[in-house]
Amino acid sequence: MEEDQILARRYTGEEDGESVRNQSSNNLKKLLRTIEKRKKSQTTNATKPSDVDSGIECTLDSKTSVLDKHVPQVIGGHAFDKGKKVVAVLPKWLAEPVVISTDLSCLTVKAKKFTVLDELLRKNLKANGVKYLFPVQAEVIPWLVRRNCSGKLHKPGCTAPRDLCVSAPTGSGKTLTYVLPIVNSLKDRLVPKLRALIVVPVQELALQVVDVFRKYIQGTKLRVEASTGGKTDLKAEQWKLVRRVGGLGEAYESKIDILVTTPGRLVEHLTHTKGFDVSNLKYLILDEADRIMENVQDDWMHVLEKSINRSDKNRGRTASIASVRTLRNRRQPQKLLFSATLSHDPEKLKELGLFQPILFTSVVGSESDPLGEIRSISTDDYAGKYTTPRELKEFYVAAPARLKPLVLWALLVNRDWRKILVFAKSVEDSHRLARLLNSLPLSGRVVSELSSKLSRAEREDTLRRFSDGTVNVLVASDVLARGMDVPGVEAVVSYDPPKHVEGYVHRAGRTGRAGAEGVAVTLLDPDGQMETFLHKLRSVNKTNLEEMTVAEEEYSDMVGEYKAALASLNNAIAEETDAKKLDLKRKKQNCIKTNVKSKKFKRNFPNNNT
Ligand SMILES: Nc1ncnc2c1ncn2[C@@H]1O[C@H](COP(=O)(O)OP(=O)(O)OP(=O)(O)O)[C@@H](O)[C@H]1O
Repeated sequence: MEEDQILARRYTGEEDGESVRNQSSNNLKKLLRTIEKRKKSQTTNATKPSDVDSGIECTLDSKTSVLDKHVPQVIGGHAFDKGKKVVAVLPKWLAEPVVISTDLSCLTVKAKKFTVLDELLRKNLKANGVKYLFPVQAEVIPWLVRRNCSGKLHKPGCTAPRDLCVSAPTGSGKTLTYVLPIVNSLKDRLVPKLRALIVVPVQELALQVVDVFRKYIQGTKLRVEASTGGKTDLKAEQWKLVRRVGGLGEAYESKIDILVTTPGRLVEHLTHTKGFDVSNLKYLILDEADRIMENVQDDWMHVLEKSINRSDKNRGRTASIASVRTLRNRRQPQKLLFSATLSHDPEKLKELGLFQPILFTSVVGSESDPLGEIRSISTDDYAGKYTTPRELKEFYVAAPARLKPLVLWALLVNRDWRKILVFAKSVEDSHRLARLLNSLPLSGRVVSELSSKLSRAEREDTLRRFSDGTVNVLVASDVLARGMDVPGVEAVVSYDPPKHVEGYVHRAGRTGRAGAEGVAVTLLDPDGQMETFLHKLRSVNKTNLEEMTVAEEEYSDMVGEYKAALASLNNAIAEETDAKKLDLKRKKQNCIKTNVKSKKFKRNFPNNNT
C-alpha cells in the first residue's frame, strides 16, 4: 500500500489531490457545455435540407445519446470537415518551467558574495578565476543547496528532494551547476561513502568532469574517481573504488565519495565489483541526459535501481519485519538531468521515474529580454526547441559533394581561424579527411585526428595537443561532439551534416562557449541535402543560419594540387587496408596455433588444472 502510494506520487508534477479533483470537475463541466452546444447546433442543422436530402430521419429529442446524434451527420453532413489540430498538453511541471537567461555578457551575481555556497567553495571559485556566476548557476544552485525552498519551488509535505531537469545552451556552465552544490553538501562528511554518481555518455567527458570536481574539492577530504571502461582494466578500477576491511565475513568500504562513469562501466561495477555499494547515493546526475536516456532501454538505470533497493534490504536486517517502514524510508537518490537538448517528451522522461520534478530551461527568442523581465512564455518557446549560445554565429556553405574537400581546404586557409574542429560522419571518413588535409599545405596549420578507434592514451594526447594549440585542426567523429570543453575553439566545421538536430546543436556548441565568440559552418550539398537539413532545423525554430559563400576563385588554382593529393591518398589508404588485413591474418594464425597447443597440452596432461 505504502509502496503504491510512493509510486503513485512519482511524476505527478505539482498536482495534488485537490487540484486533480478540481481539474476533473472542470473537465466534466467543459464536456457538458460542449455537449449542450452540439445539441443546439444539431437542432439547427436537423432542419437543414442536406439532412432531409440524406433521407435519414433526424429526431433530436433530449434522450438521444451524443453518439446517436452524430450518426446522421456522417452522411452528407459536416462531419468530413477537417478536425482541429491536436495540441499536446504537457504535464504541469513541463508546462511551467523556471526560465533561465542565456545572456552571458551581463553577469550580476558575484562569486565572492554568493553566500549560498560555503566560503571554501567561494575561495575555490576565485582560485579558478570565476568572478561571476553564469545565469544557470545563479538560478539552479540556490535551489539545490537549500533543497526545500519556499514558494513555488517548495512542495508542501514533501520530505524527499525533488528531481530536477536543466535545459540550457552548450557552454553555459552546466557542469559547475551540479559540481558546486554536490561538493558543498558533501564536504563535511565523516567517512567516505559513494554519495554522488555522475553518468556521462563518453570516456573523455568523464575525465573532463572529474578534472572539474578535483578543482573544487580542494580543501576537503572528498575523493573523486572516473570509471570509464574502454581498455581500462576493470580490476585496476575496482582497486581504486573499494577496499576490503578486516573482520568477520566479507566487508568492504568505499574509497571514494563521487564517481563519474559511463553507463556500461557502471553496470559492470554493479554486477562484478564486490563491495560497490550504492545504498548511500544522495545524488544521481545524468549529464547529457537525452543521450543517456537513449541507453535507458539498455537498462542500466534499472540495474542501478535494483542495486539501490537490494542494498537497502541488506542494510535493514529487520527489513522483512518492518518492510513498510523500510519502503517508506527508502532513499532513492535525487536525480539531476542536464543537457543542451533535453527532451521535453513526457513519455521519455517517464522512463526515468522522476520524483516531483522541476524544469529549469532557457527559451528560444528571449534575445531582448533581460533576466527577470521575460515575457510570458508558452511551451512553444522551449518544448522541442533548442537554444544555442548568443555568441555563436551559424552558417552553411553550399558545396557539391565532389567539391567538398576543396571547399574545406579553402575555408581552412582563407579564414583567420587557428583552432578548428572538423566533424565528419564516421570514423573512416574522419581518418581519410585527416590524411588528406595532412598532405595539403595549410599555411602552417597542424592537422590531427581523434576517433574512437584510437587508444585512450592516444586520444588524451591528441586532445591535450589540440587544447594547448600544438594541433590547429582536429578532425573528429561525433565522439567529441558532446560536452567536450576545449578552450578557444574558434570554428567548428561540419564536413557532413549531422543526422539529427540535436547532433548539430552539440557539434556547433564546441565553439562560442562561456561567452566567447565562435563560428559554426556546415557544408551542405545543394543537391537534396541542403533543403532537407535546413528544413530539419526550421522544424525546431532554428532559422538563424546564414549562407557563407566560398567563391570558386578561392579554390580554382588549388585543383591540381588537390587531385595529386587525392591520388596519393587513395594509394596510402589501399596500403593501409592491406597492412591491416595482413595483421588480422597473423593474429588469427597465432590464435589457432595457441589453441592447437593448448589442446595438445590438455590431451597429454588431462588432469592438469593449469
Ligand atoms: N561562472 C563562470 N565563469 C567563467 N567561466 C565559467 C563559469 N562557469 C563555467 N565556466 C566555463 O565555461 C565553460 C563551459 O562550461 P561547461 O562545460 O560546464 O558548459 P556546459 O553548459 O556543460 O556545455 P555543454 O552543454 O557543451 O556540455 C568551461 O570552460 C567552464 O570552465
